[in-house]
Amino acid sequence: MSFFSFELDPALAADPVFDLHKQGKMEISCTVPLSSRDDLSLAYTPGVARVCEAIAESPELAADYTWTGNTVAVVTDGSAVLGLGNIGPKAAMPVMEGKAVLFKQFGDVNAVPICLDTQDVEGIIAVVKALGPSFGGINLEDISAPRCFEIERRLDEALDIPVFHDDQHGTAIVVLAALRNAATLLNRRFADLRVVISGAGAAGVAITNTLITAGIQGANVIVCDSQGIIHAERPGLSGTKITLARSTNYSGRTGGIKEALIGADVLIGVSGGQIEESALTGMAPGGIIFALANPTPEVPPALAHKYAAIVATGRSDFPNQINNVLAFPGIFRGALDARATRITEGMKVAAAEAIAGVVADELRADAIVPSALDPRVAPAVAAAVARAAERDGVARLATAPPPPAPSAGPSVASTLISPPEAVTSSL
Ligand SMILES: NC(=O)c1ccc[n+]([C@@H]2O[C@H](COP(=O)([O-])OP(=O)(O)OC[C@H]3O[C@@H](n4cnc5c(N)ncnc54)[C@H](O)[C@@H]3O)[C@@H](O)[C@H]2O)c1
Ligand SMILES: O=C(O)C[C@H](O)C(=O)O
Repeated sequence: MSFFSFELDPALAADPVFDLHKQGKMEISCTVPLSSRDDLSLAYTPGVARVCEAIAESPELAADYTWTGNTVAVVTDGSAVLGLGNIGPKAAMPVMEGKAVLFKQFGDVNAVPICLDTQDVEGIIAVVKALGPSFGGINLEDISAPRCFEIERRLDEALDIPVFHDDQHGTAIVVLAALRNAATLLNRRFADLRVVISGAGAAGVAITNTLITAGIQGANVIVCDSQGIIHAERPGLSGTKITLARSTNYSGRTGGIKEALIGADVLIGVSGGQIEESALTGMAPGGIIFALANPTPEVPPALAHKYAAIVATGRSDFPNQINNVLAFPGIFRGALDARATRITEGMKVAAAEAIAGVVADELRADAIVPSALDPRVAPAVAAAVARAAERDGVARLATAPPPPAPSAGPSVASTLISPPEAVTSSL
């Protein structure tokens, strides 16, 4: 063993995944020439000072004359990493780097992974607020519930750039898209589906709210956490779970996941726990199981197929991958293109519709959502999100194609909507 580097266990060293992760998965590259004195004078001093002064005078220019307009922070505290739980900020970095490269690959968005050494709500809010000027958006990642709800809400209020907790909304958007397509394929009325959600954390709460907003009846939704079914009479409920108890399970069903699943058409697993086969036997026949925990689904897909007509997981190595990668690159692409101040409910719904729409004419039981590699997804989501931002009045730029004009002009215009004073200054 050397003094300076840690020797990896030989069994791990033989694993190709470690080889791929050596030195991480990303780097920063330069986009301007830097080979002559003239280059240096333009890119660095003295030229750069003129740009600094212009931005100091007109801060809106930063989005055009620095990389911030196309750059987001991917911020975690390492408290709910995949289904691995609270493994801390250093161990979270491989996932955050992974998110960052997915942002680049699918959305052409620069993303900087940031792993914070604090799990204190006020500490996280203060740091991310202070980082705001360096970014065009903030993607919160793998921060556990219930802290994630307050962190997102307060940052959304404090910053004039989009703040999006991916594990809540990215997941809920993709689940909504998948469930709509699954219902269509099974010839079931979406609004009549009886749904059980296992996991009442970031993903579970957002999925519940999104499905109810999209038309599933609260009476037909049951949410379970590690203590079993959430119902209004359950002692010790607090915060979000009180709200969940009010908005779901009107009949007040009690018990565990087995009791919850009696007669259910849909099981959505976002708990990281495991669900026994005996619990699945009471499900209505021909239903839907989305076992989304990563890396180990709550129900192994082979078993899920015994009890459901449509099965999905969060993994890349099974069909029907329900993963927020279908959402976040396009959502931020669209939000940055529109230079949106925030991400609205309308933008989220538009993203779900766009994802579902990509495969609407080619639905199969093993293809209810597009593949994560489908090049149509991110552009479709981005366009829908940018349009929704404009509709919802949060866009600072109009990105929609202008109506055809007799004279030649740019085919896709970026038109300033309500020009902040800053943009009137010349540069
Ligand atoms: N596929 C995807 O796109 C996707 C997206 C988000 C989350 N997830 C998965 O969902 C899981 C939860 O993620 P999160 O961000 O919501 O985490 P979280 O820590 O915020 O929430 C986890 C919740 O699960 C509950 N729980 C734990 N064990 C349980 C059990 N045995 N039965 C029922 N509930 C149980 C906890 O009480 C908590 O409410 C993880 O496994 C994650 O990998 C998948
Ligand atoms: O991180 C992902 O892409 C998956 C999801 O957010 C998860 O927590 O499992």
